[in-house]
Order: sequence, then structure tokens, then C-alpha cells
Amino acid sequence: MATLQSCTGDFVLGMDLGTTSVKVVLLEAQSNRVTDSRSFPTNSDISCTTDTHAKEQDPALIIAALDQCMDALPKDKLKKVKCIGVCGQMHGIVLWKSKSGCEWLGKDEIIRFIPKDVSQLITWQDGRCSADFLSSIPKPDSHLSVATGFGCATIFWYMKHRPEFLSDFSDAGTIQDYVVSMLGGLDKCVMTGQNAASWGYFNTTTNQWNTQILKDAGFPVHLLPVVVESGAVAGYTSSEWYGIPAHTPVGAALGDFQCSVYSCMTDKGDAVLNMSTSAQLTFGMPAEFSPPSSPDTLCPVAYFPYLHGSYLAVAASLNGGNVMATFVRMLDSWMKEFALEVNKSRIYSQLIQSALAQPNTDLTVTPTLLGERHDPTTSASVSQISPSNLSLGHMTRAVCRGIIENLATMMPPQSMQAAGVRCIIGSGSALSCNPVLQQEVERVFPFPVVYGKDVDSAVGVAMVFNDQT
Ligand SMILES: Nc1ncnc2c1ncn2[C@@H]1O[C@H](COP(=O)(O)OP(=O)(O)O)[C@@H](O)[C@H]1O
Ligand SMILES: O=C(CO)[C@@H](O)[C@H](O)[C@H](O)[C@H](O)COP(=O)(O)O
Repeated sequence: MATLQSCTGDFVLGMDLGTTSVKVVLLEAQSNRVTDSRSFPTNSDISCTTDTHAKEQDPALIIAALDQCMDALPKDKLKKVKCIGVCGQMHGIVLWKSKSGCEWLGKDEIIRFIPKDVSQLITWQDGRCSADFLSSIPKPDSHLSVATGFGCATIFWYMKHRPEFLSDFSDAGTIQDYVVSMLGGLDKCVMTGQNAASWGYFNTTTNQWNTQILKDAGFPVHLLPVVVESGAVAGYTSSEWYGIPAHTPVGAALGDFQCSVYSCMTDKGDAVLNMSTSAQLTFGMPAEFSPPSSPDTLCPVAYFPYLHGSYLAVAASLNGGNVMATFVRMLDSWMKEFALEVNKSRIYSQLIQSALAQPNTDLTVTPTLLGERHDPTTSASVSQISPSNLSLGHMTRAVCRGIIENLATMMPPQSMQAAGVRCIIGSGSALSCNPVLQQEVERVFPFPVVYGKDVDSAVGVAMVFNDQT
């Protein structure tokens, strides 16, 4: 596998293909400082009328948001990029035809690609694999269980319900693997253990897919990506791209949650609370830790591969910033019924302002709109309602409190203390843009809390590849 030792250039480009937005940063290699960052929402959700559990996104719109970001970065600096690091939403799957997954276009001196023979992205929020369905597929040889929204579970679902869909494609990966494949002109998708673990049927100890188990079940194993080390180079840009020279190294894609950790964890006693569309509370396991041999499906804490063979203990909640976003969408649609049009960011700022003026509430919101992987059938609820606690401030405070308390239920502060945690680092834009969530973190957890910025995963992936050179 190629290395980065001999790369010259002044900047590393970091990219995070998130569930809600795409973020890019330019990291100055010498100082390890971010000089420029851009973020654009993808607005890529596809509404599926036939299956309400389906959660899909349009890759063309994700790449359009990436184009907006790239177009807004300083052109002189892009010419001096020495390496590209990519991360993004884990677990999900997109399929494509390996020879024609994109088309390259050149206009006004800008060379870019657009998706061509590519499926929709079936995301980590997808709920089409029911508990019954999941119990009908083989048991994995892994310490990680398989949940709905995981790439391999989604392939099993298509095998049963729409096998002809799969035969249209020769390659598959997460959306971040797709981007790496297109930039590098790869014939076969490569994937790091971080993303492979998020698909299920991957043994993190041997760093291999459960190929025999999958073959025995008739699974199309030719769709499985080739696994490489986290931190490895996947290939080199096959063309100039937004001024970045051809032949620039592209790192194999990493998970967004591991990259958010890399951007800010400096000490063994640090835990990281990342909140974007979803939320993860995590801390590093000792170097000698090895995971159990089989999964505990009822445990809210999982052990995900990080770097150099180490693991992160993580409470990965499906209910983070998306809960606030759903609340905002609900208010927006109610107001539209009254023929009122209020800008979404105005709704966020009013909610936050109202909740800051309401520091406490007895209203209780259980925020688990999407269930949780260890408890998929749980749903959200509002309780302890009284005539005096129905203001916007009470409701927003209760939503934010519920999101944080749910995380504390999944990873209790006592267990964090016992593991040596002394400080929480807050990251992700849902947290950095919302002081009410910040107050609730500080109230619920008995640790000092410090905050990062809103583009942390993009910074983290740039740092990973800068540290290799
Ligand atoms: N104007 C805003 N004020 C506060 N929070 C916001 C605002 N807009 C979006 N958010 C929060 O940010 C979340 C999305 O964060 P983002 O970093 O874009 O996610 P991802 O990395 O998953 O793409 C939303 O789910 C919402 O909770
Ligand atoms: O579920 C996990 C890890 O198991 C998540 O932490 C993982 O980061 C996924 O990428 C997210 O669910 C999606 O990330 P984001 O778009 O919410 O930032």
C-alpha cells in the first residue's frame, strides 16, 4: 500500500460527508492549523412513499454540496494540496458500476465529477430491516452485532425483496468510500476497518469480512470492498480536481466519529461527546484491550476500531441533533398550515433563546424517535405535562435535556469515572450551535466540559493524514 512519506505541498484537504451537511477544511501542513473551512447542507433526503421505514439520500445532491464547498475554497491554496482525507456518515451503503460510477466535467477551468451509474445512498437511519428480518440472517463472527441501516443488512434485505436491484451494480461502499473511489479512479472500492466494522459481518481482530458465513448464505461477496488499514492511502487523484493536481494521494475513507475524536482527544482522561445529526459519547480503551468474541445486542456501549489496533468505547445514539431538527420541522409545518413562513435558522434561534430563559422544567421528553440499536422498538414520548409547562421554552429545554439524559443512560457517568474519564470534549455543530444542549451536558455529567468547533470530523481526517507525512 502506498505511503505519504514523500509528499510535498502546503495543505491537507479534509472532507466530512455528513448526514445533514458536507464540510471541508484546509489544514496548513506545517502549523497543523485550519486556514479555511466551508460547510453546505446537502438537502439530499429522498422521501419514499412505498416504505416509510426507508431512509435514503441522493448521492448527486451530496456531491453537489461537496462542489459548493470546493468552489468556495481559495483556488491558490487548492493548487498546493498535498493529500486528501475523506470521512463521513458510517453504516450506510451506496452501490455503483465500477467503470462508470461518475462522469468528469470541465467548465470555466473547474474540473469536477458528477455521479453516473450509482444507487441512492441507504443511510444509517434506514429502518427497513425489522427485528424478525435481522433474526433470520446469519449470526456474524464479530463482537459487533448487525442492526438495521448497516450495509450488509441492507444487502441481505435487497437479496430477499429486490434481488434484481443488486445485479445492476459491481461495487459498493459508504458514501465516503464512493468519493475516494471516484477521485482515485479505483477499479475496486477499498474500505478501512473503521467503515467495514460499521457494515456488520466484519471481524475487527482479523481485519477480515466473514466471507465464508456470507458466501454460505448466498450473499454477493463480490460487492464487499477490499479492506485496508485505517490511515492508508487508497490511491491518487486520476485527474485535476478543483485545482488540486492530478496524482495527489487520497486517503482511504475513515469514519466521521473516529475523526471527530482525533480532532480533539489529547489525553487518556478525555471523553468526547460529538453531536451532529446523531450523537456519540466515547472514550479510548487501553492499548491492550481486545473486544469480546461475540456481540451483546442489549448493551448500549459498543467497541469500535480506532487507529493502530486500538478501540473506542462508544454509546452511539441514533437520536442527536436530528431530534432538534425534527422538532424544528414540526413547528415549520404547523406554521405553514397557518400560512406563516419562518426561516428555519430563525426557528432554531428562537427555540434556543426561549429555552435559555427557562433554565429548568418538569416536562419530560424521551427523545428516542428512531429507537436505539440496543432497543430498536423504543419510541419517543412527552410526559409530566401540566398547564404551566407548555411554553416553547419548557418544551425546548425538555427536548435538549432528554437528548443528553438519553446519552447518560447509555453511558452512565459512574462508568465513565470508573474508566478514568476526567473531562468531556464537546464536538459537532449541533452542540457548538446550541448553548441549551451545552448547559444540559454540563448539568448531567460531573466533568468539566470544553468545546471544539463545528467542523471537527473534517479537521480530524486532515490531521490523521498530516500526521502521516
Ligand atoms: N441554525 C441552527 N442552530 C442550531 N442547531 C442547528 C442549526 N441548524 C442545524 N442545527 C443542528 O445541526 C444538526 C446537523 O449538524 P451537521 O454537523 O450538519 O450534521 P452532520 O455532520 O450529520 O451532517 C441538525 O440535526 C441540528 O440539530
Ligand atoms: O453509529 C455510529 C457509530 O456506531 C455513528 O457514530 C457514526 O458516526 C455515523 O457515522 C453517524 O450515525 C452519522 O454521522 P453524523 O452524520 O450524524 O455525523
